[in-house]
Amino acid sequence: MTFPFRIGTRRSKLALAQSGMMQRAIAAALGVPANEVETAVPLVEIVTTGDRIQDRRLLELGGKALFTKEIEEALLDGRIDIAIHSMKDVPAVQPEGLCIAAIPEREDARDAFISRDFAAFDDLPFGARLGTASLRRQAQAQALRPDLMIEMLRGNIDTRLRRAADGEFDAILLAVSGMARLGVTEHIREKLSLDAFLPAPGQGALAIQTRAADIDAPWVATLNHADTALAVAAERGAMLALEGSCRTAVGAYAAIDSGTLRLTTEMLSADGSARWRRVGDLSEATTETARALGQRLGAEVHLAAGDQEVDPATLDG
Ligand SMILES: NCc1[nH]cc(CCC(=O)O)c1CC(=O)O
Repeated sequence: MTFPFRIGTRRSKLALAQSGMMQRAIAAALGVPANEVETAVPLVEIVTTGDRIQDRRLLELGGKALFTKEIEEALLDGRIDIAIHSMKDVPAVQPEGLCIAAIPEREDARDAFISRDFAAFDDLPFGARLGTASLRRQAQAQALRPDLMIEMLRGNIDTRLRRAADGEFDAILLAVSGMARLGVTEHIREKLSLDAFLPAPGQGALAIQTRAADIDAPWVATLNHADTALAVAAERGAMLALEGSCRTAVGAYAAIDSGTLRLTTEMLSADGSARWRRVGDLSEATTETARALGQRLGAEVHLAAGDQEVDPATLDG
C-alpha cells in the first residue's frame, strides 16, 4: 500500500458527503491515524463532462456515463486509486480494467414524499402536480393515482427541495438515502412503502470502484457489507436482464431475512397502467446465485412486459 491513497469524487454536495463518509472508513481500514486522514487519503475533486454540460439535449445524448467518464479515466491513469459512486448511477457493465470492489452497508432504500402542503402521498388532491425526473417514480405514482400531473424536476437535491418548498409542485419524490447523507431528512413528510414504490436497483447503496487488480486487496473486504452486496447483486442482475436504464420504469429490491434473500423486481408502462412483477427467494445466496436469480426474474418480467416505451427526456433514477 502506497500513500497518498487518492479518492476521486465529483463536486456535488451529495458526492462530497458520500466520499467524505467513505474517506473516514477507508482511512480506518488502512490504519491511518485521524490527524493524517487528509494527507494520506485525500479527496480529489473531478469535474465530469456531465457536470460541465449546460445543454440538456447534449446531456441526454450522453446519458449517465458522462458523470463517470473522467473519474474512470483518472482511475485507469493512476491519478486516483478509488472512486465512490451512488450504486444506482453505476451502469450495468464496468469498463475494462475497473471493478466494483466493495459495497458498504446500504442506507434506507425507500423513496421519500416531500411536500409543503400535504402530509402524505394519499393526501394529494385530484390532479395535484408531482415533480420527478424518474420514469420509475412517475409510473409508480400514476399506478396509484392516474390523475396526478407529473412534471419534470431536475437539479441537485437542494434545488429540488427549494422548488418544493416554494410551492412550485404540490409534492416531489426523492431517495431517502441521498437526503440522509446530506442531513436534510427534516423535509421528509412520509417514507413511501417498498411495495408501492419499489426502489431503483441499488438505490441507497454506494459502490466502491477500483482498478481490477485491487479487487482482492485486504482493505477492500473491510469496506464490504456482505448482505448489501448480495442484495445489490440480485437487483443488478435483474437490471441487466431488463436492460434497465434510467429511461425505463424498472424497480428491483432485495433484502436478506433469516438467511433467505428475497428479490422483487418489476417493470411498468410509462403511465403506470400496466405493471409486471416477479418475486423470488434464495437461501444461502452467493454473489453468483443472487445475480442469477436477478437475471432469471428480470428475464421473466422482460418477457411478460415486451418492449416498453422509452422516454428520451428522462435521465434520472
Ligand atoms: N438519480 C440521482 C440520484 N442518484 C443517487 C441519488 C441518491 C440516492 C441513492 O444513493 O441511491 C440520487 C437522488 C435521488 O434519487 O433522490
